[in-house]
Amino acid sequence: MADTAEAQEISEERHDHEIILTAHDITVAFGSKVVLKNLNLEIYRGEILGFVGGSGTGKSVLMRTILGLNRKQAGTVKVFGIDVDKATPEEKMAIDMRMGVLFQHGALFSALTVLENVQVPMREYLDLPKKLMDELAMLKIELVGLPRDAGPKFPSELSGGMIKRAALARALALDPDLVFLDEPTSGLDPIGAAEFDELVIKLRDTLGLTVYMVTHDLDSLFTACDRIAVLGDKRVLIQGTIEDMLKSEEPWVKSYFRGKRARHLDLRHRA
Ligand SMILES: Nc1ncnc2c1ncn2[C@@H]1O[C@H](COP(=O)(O)OP(=O)(O)OP(=O)(O)O)[C@@H](O)[C@H]1O
Repeated sequence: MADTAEAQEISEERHDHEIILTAHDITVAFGSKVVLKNLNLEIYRGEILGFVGGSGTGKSVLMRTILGLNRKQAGTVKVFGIDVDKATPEEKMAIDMRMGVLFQHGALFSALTVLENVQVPMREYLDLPKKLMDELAMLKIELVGLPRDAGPKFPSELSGGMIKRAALARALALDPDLVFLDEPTSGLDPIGAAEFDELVIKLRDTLGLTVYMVTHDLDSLFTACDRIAVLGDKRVLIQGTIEDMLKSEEPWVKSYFRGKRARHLDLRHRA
Protein backbone atom coordinates (compact mmCIF):
# COMPACT_ATOMS: atom_id res chain seq x y z
CA MET A 1 0.00 0.00 0.00
CA ALA A 2 1.49 3.31 -1.05
CA ASP A 3 1.37 6.21 1.38
CA THR A 4 -0.17 9.47 0.27
CA ALA A 5 3.02 11.14 -1.00
CA GLU A 6 4.08 7.99 -2.80
CA ALA A 7 0.63 7.54 -4.37
CA GLN A 8 0.72 11.16 -5.54
CA GLU A 9 4.15 10.62 -7.12
CA ILE A 10 3.03 7.45 -8.89
CA SER A 11 -0.07 9.22 -10.16
CA GLU A 12 1.99 12.14 -11.49
CA GLU A 13 4.47 9.82 -13.22
CA ARG A 14 1.61 7.87 -14.71
CA HIS A 15 -0.21 10.61 -16.54
CA ASP A 16 2.96 12.59 -17.18
CA HIS A 17 0.73 15.57 -17.96
CA GLU A 18 0.07 14.53 -21.53
CA ILE A 19 -3.43 15.74 -22.27
CA ILE A 20 -5.54 13.17 -24.11
CA LEU A 21 -8.82 15.11 -24.08
CA THR A 22 -9.75 18.75 -23.64
CA ALA A 23 -13.27 20.12 -23.26
CA HIS A 24 -13.04 23.90 -23.56
CA ASP A 25 -15.74 26.46 -22.80
CA ILE A 26 -18.55 23.95 -23.32
CA THR A 27 -22.14 25.19 -23.19
CA VAL A 28 -25.05 22.78 -23.61
CA ALA A 29 -28.74 23.67 -23.38
CA PHE A 30 -31.98 21.87 -24.08
CA GLY A 31 -34.41 24.57 -25.17
CA SER A 32 -34.14 27.30 -22.55
CA LYS A 33 -32.63 24.93 -19.95
CA VAL A 34 -28.88 25.47 -19.75
CA VAL A 35 -27.19 22.34 -18.36
CA LEU A 36 -23.51 23.17 -18.89
CA LYS A 37 -22.05 26.66 -19.20
CA ASN A 38 -18.46 27.55 -20.13
CA LEU A 39 -17.23 24.24 -18.76
CA ASN A 40 -13.56 23.30 -18.95
CA LEU A 41 -12.02 19.88 -18.36
CA GLU A 42 -8.79 18.10 -19.21
CA ILE A 43 -8.02 14.41 -19.08
CA TYR A 44 -4.45 13.14 -18.88
CA ARG A 45 -3.15 10.00 -20.54
CA GLY A 46 -3.09 6.99 -18.24
CA GLU A 47 -5.17 8.44 -15.45
CA ILE A 48 -8.41 7.26 -13.92
CA LEU A 49 -10.51 10.40 -13.67
CA GLY A 50 -13.55 10.18 -11.42
CA PHE A 51 -16.35 12.50 -12.40
CA VAL A 52 -18.80 13.31 -9.66
CA GLY A 53 -21.63 15.74 -8.96
CA GLY A 54 -25.16 15.95 -7.63
CA SER A 55 -27.99 14.15 -9.38
CA GLY A 56 -29.09 15.93 -12.54
CA THR A 57 -26.06 18.25 -12.68
CA GLY A 58 -25.19 17.09 -16.19
CA LYS A 59 -22.57 14.35 -15.82
CA SER A 60 -24.17 12.14 -18.44
CA VAL A 61 -24.84 15.14 -20.67
CA LEU A 62 -21.15 16.08 -20.58
CA MET A 63 -20.08 12.52 -21.37
CA ARG A 64 -22.53 12.37 -24.26
CA THR A 65 -21.36 15.78 -25.49
CA ILE A 66 -17.73 14.68 -25.45
CA LEU A 67 -18.74 11.58 -27.39
CA GLY A 68 -20.59 13.72 -29.94
CA LEU A 69 -24.01 12.29 -29.00
CA ASN A 70 -25.39 15.66 -27.77
CA ARG A 71 -25.35 18.96 -29.60
CA LYS A 72 -23.41 21.69 -27.84
CA GLN A 73 -24.19 25.39 -28.19
CA ALA A 74 -20.58 26.47 -27.77
CA GLY A 75 -17.10 25.19 -27.02
CA THR A 76 -14.58 22.77 -28.42
CA VAL A 77 -13.78 19.15 -27.69
CA LYS A 78 -10.30 18.01 -28.64
CA VAL A 79 -9.54 14.31 -28.47
CA PHE A 80 -6.05 12.98 -29.18
CA GLY A 81 -5.16 16.51 -30.27
CA ILE A 82 -7.93 16.76 -32.88
CA ASP A 83 -10.86 19.19 -32.68
CA VAL A 84 -13.78 16.80 -33.28
CA ASP A 85 -15.83 19.50 -35.03
CA LYS A 86 -13.07 20.04 -37.57
CA ALA A 87 -12.14 16.38 -38.03
CA THR A 88 -12.46 14.76 -41.44
CA PRO A 89 -14.79 11.72 -41.61
CA GLU A 90 -11.68 9.47 -41.56
CA GLU A 91 -10.27 11.25 -38.49
CA LYS A 92 -13.68 11.10 -36.81
CA MET A 93 -13.88 7.35 -37.38
CA ALA A 94 -10.33 6.85 -36.08
CA ILE A 95 -11.21 8.87 -32.95
CA ASP A 96 -14.43 6.87 -32.42
CA MET A 97 -12.46 3.64 -32.66
CA ARG A 98 -10.03 4.79 -29.98
CA MET A 99 -12.83 5.48 -27.46
CA GLY A 100 -14.81 2.75 -25.71
CA VAL A 101 -18.01 3.38 -23.77
CA LEU A 102 -19.88 1.60 -21.01
CA PHE A 103 -23.28 3.27 -20.74
CA GLN A 104 -25.13 3.34 -17.43
CA HIS A 105 -28.34 1.88 -18.83
CA GLY A 106 -28.82 -0.70 -21.54
CA ALA A 107 -25.32 -1.97 -21.03
CA LEU A 108 -25.88 -5.01 -23.27
CA PHE A 109 -28.25 -6.04 -26.07
CA SER A 110 -30.50 -8.64 -24.43
CA ALA A 111 -31.17 -10.59 -27.66
CA LEU A 112 -27.45 -11.15 -28.29
CA THR A 113 -25.06 -13.47 -26.47
CA VAL A 114 -22.11 -12.01 -24.57
CA LEU A 115 -19.81 -12.98 -27.44
CA GLU A 116 -22.10 -11.29 -29.99
CA ASN A 117 -22.38 -8.19 -27.79
CA VAL A 118 -18.60 -7.86 -27.65
CA GLN A 119 -18.52 -8.22 -31.43
CA VAL A 120 -20.95 -5.33 -32.07
CA PRO A 121 -18.21 -2.65 -32.34
CA MET A 122 -16.03 -5.04 -34.36
CA ARG A 123 -18.83 -5.54 -36.89
CA GLU A 124 -19.43 -1.79 -37.03
CA TYR A 125 -15.83 -0.75 -37.62
CA LEU A 126 -13.85 -3.77 -38.84
CA ASP A 127 -14.23 -6.30 -41.59
CA LEU A 128 -12.93 -9.50 -40.04
CA PRO A 129 -13.59 -13.19 -40.70
CA LYS A 130 -16.01 -14.71 -38.17
CA LYS A 131 -13.44 -17.10 -36.70
CA LEU A 132 -10.99 -14.29 -35.95
CA MET A 133 -13.77 -12.15 -34.48
CA ASP A 134 -14.82 -15.06 -32.25
CA GLU A 135 -11.23 -15.43 -31.02
CA LEU A 136 -10.79 -11.70 -30.41
CA ALA A 137 -14.11 -11.44 -28.56
CA MET A 138 -13.17 -14.41 -26.39
CA LEU A 139 -9.87 -12.71 -25.50
CA LYS A 140 -11.79 -9.63 -24.34
CA ILE A 141 -14.15 -11.81 -22.31
CA GLU A 142 -11.18 -13.40 -20.54
CA LEU A 143 -9.47 -10.03 -20.14
CA VAL A 144 -12.32 -8.77 -17.96
CA GLY A 145 -12.21 -11.88 -15.78
CA LEU A 146 -15.21 -13.75 -17.20
CA PRO A 147 -15.01 -17.49 -17.83
CA ARG A 148 -15.00 -18.63 -21.47
CA ASP A 149 -18.38 -20.28 -20.99
CA ALA A 150 -19.91 -16.82 -20.45
CA GLY A 151 -19.45 -16.21 -24.21
CA PRO A 152 -22.50 -18.13 -25.46
CA LYS A 153 -24.72 -16.96 -22.60
CA PHE A 154 -27.40 -14.28 -22.86
CA PRO A 155 -27.34 -11.27 -20.51
CA SER A 156 -30.41 -12.64 -18.64
CA GLU A 157 -28.29 -15.63 -17.57
CA LEU A 158 -25.61 -13.45 -15.95
CA SER A 159 -25.29 -11.80 -12.53
CA GLY A 160 -25.16 -7.98 -12.30
CA GLY A 161 -21.39 -8.03 -11.85
CA MET A 162 -20.92 -10.31 -14.85
CA ILE A 163 -23.09 -8.01 -16.99
CA LYS A 164 -20.89 -5.03 -16.08
CA ARG A 165 -17.79 -7.04 -16.98
CA ALA A 166 -19.33 -8.13 -20.28
CA ALA A 167 -20.22 -4.50 -21.04
CA LEU A 168 -16.64 -3.54 -20.23
CA ALA A 169 -15.41 -6.26 -22.60
CA ARG A 170 -17.55 -4.68 -25.31
CA ALA A 171 -16.13 -1.22 -24.51
CA LEU A 172 -12.65 -2.72 -24.93
CA ALA A 173 -13.50 -4.54 -28.17
CA LEU A 174 -11.47 -2.24 -30.42
CA ASP A 175 -8.50 -1.81 -28.03
CA PRO A 176 -9.37 1.82 -27.19
CA ASP A 177 -6.98 4.29 -25.58
CA LEU A 178 -9.75 6.03 -23.65
CA VAL A 179 -12.78 4.42 -22.00
CA PHE A 180 -15.85 6.17 -20.60
CA LEU A 181 -17.64 4.37 -17.79
CA ASP A 182 -21.00 5.80 -16.71
CA GLU A 183 -21.64 4.68 -13.13
CA PRO A 184 -20.07 1.26 -13.66
CA THR A 185 -20.52 0.07 -10.07
CA SER A 186 -24.14 1.18 -9.62
CA GLY A 187 -26.33 -1.77 -8.69
CA LEU A 188 -23.38 -3.90 -7.56
CA ASP A 189 -22.91 -5.02 -3.97
CA PRO A 190 -19.82 -3.57 -2.23
CA ILE A 191 -17.71 -6.66 -2.93
CA GLY A 192 -18.70 -6.74 -6.60
CA ALA A 193 -18.06 -3.00 -6.84
CA ALA A 194 -14.61 -3.32 -5.24
CA GLU A 195 -13.73 -6.16 -7.63
CA PHE A 196 -14.83 -4.03 -10.57
CA ASP A 197 -12.64 -1.15 -9.36
CA GLU A 198 -9.68 -3.52 -9.06
CA LEU A 199 -10.30 -4.68 -12.62
CA VAL A 200 -10.35 -1.10 -13.91
CA ILE A 201 -7.06 -0.34 -12.11
CA LYS A 202 -5.50 -3.53 -13.48
CA LEU A 203 -6.57 -2.72 -17.04
CA ARG A 204 -5.23 0.81 -16.74
CA ASP A 205 -1.92 -0.53 -15.46
CA THR A 206 -1.56 -3.34 -18.02
CA LEU A 207 -3.09 -1.75 -21.13
CA GLY A 208 -2.18 1.88 -20.39
CA LEU A 209 -5.85 2.85 -20.65
CA THR A 210 -7.14 6.28 -19.75
CA VAL A 211 -10.41 6.03 -17.84
CA TYR A 212 -13.17 8.61 -17.46
CA MET A 213 -15.52 7.27 -14.83
CA VAL A 214 -18.78 8.95 -13.84
CA THR A 215 -19.55 7.65 -10.39
CA HIS A 216 -21.44 8.27 -7.15
CA ASP A 217 -19.41 5.55 -5.47
CA LEU A 218 -17.21 7.04 -2.74
CA ASP A 219 -15.22 3.81 -2.46
CA SER A 220 -14.33 4.03 -6.17
CA LEU A 221 -13.33 7.67 -5.79
CA PHE A 222 -11.09 6.89 -2.83
CA THR A 223 -9.50 3.70 -4.11
CA ALA A 224 -9.46 3.81 -7.90
CA CYS A 225 -9.31 7.43 -9.06
CA ASP A 226 -6.08 9.37 -9.57
CA ARG A 227 -7.99 12.57 -9.98
CA ILE A 228 -11.52 13.73 -9.41
CA ALA A 229 -13.55 16.42 -11.14
CA VAL A 230 -16.68 17.77 -9.49
CA LEU A 231 -19.58 19.10 -11.55
CA GLY A 232 -21.83 21.78 -10.09
CA ASP A 233 -23.31 25.14 -11.10
CA LYS A 234 -23.09 23.99 -14.75
CA ARG A 235 -19.28 23.77 -14.67
CA VAL A 236 -16.36 21.90 -13.15
CA LEU A 237 -16.23 23.32 -9.63
CA ILE A 238 -12.93 21.73 -8.70
CA GLN A 239 -10.58 19.09 -10.07
CA GLY A 240 -7.71 17.46 -8.25
CA THR A 241 -6.66 14.52 -6.13
CA ILE A 242 -8.71 13.00 -3.35
CA GLU A 243 -6.47 14.97 -0.97
CA ASP A 244 -7.59 18.17 -2.72
CA MET A 245 -11.23 17.12 -2.31
CA LEU A 246 -10.72 16.45 1.39
CA LYS A 247 -9.22 19.91 1.86
CA SER A 248 -11.86 21.77 -0.15
CA GLU A 249 -14.22 24.13 1.62
CA GLU A 250 -16.61 24.26 -1.35
CA PRO A 251 -19.92 23.36 0.35
CA TRP A 252 -21.03 20.49 -1.92
CA VAL A 253 -17.53 19.00 -2.08
CA LYS A 254 -17.19 19.28 1.69
CA SER A 255 -20.50 17.58 2.43
CA TYR A 256 -19.87 14.87 -0.15
CA PHE A 257 -16.30 13.94 0.78
CA ARG A 258 -16.46 14.74 4.48
CA GLY A 259 -20.12 14.07 5.19
CA LYS A 260 -21.65 11.23 7.15
CA ARG A 261 -21.35 8.61 4.40
CA ALA A 262 -17.70 9.45 3.81
CA ARG A 263 -16.78 9.20 7.46
CA HIS A 264 -15.61 5.57 7.34
CA LEU A 265 -13.33 6.25 4.41
CA ASP A 266 -9.90 7.75 4.61
CA LEU A 267 -6.70 7.80 2.66
CA ARG A 268 -5.59 4.48 4.13
CA HIS A 269 -8.09 2.90 1.72
CA ARG A 270 -5.99 3.99 -1.24
CA ALA A 271 -4.20 1.14 -2.98
N1 LIG B 1 -32.06 15.03 -24.24
C1 LIG B 1 -32.41 15.84 -23.23
N2 LIG B 1 -33.41 16.73 -23.38
C2 LIG B 1 -33.76 17.57 -22.38
N3 LIG B 1 -33.17 17.58 -21.17
C3 LIG B 1 -32.18 16.73 -20.97
C4 LIG B 1 -31.74 15.80 -21.98
N4 LIG B 1 -30.72 15.06 -21.47
C5 LIG B 1 -30.54 15.49 -20.19
N5 LIG B 1 -31.39 16.49 -19.90
C6 LIG B 1 -31.47 17.22 -18.63
O1 LIG B 1 -30.16 17.64 -18.30
C7 LIG B 1 -29.96 17.59 -16.88
C8 LIG B 1 -28.71 16.79 -16.56
O2 LIG B 1 -28.95 15.41 -16.84
P1 LIG B 1 -27.87 14.28 -16.65
O3 LIG B 1 -28.53 12.99 -16.99
O4 LIG B 1 -26.63 14.63 -17.39
O5 LIG B 1 -27.58 14.37 -15.10
P2 LIG B 1 -26.57 13.49 -14.24
O6 LIG B 1 -25.64 14.41 -13.55
O7 LIG B 1 -25.96 12.43 -15.12
O8 LIG B 1 -27.59 12.85 -13.20
P3 LIG B 1 -27.58 11.44 -12.43
O9 LIG B 1 -26.45 11.46 -11.46
O10 LIG B 1 -28.90 11.44 -11.74
O11 LIG B 1 -27.46 10.34 -13.47
C9 LIG B 1 -31.23 17.00 -16.29
O12 LIG B 1 -32.03 18.04 -15.80
C10 LIG B 1 -31.90 16.32 -17.47
O13 LIG B 1 -33.28 16.31 -17.33
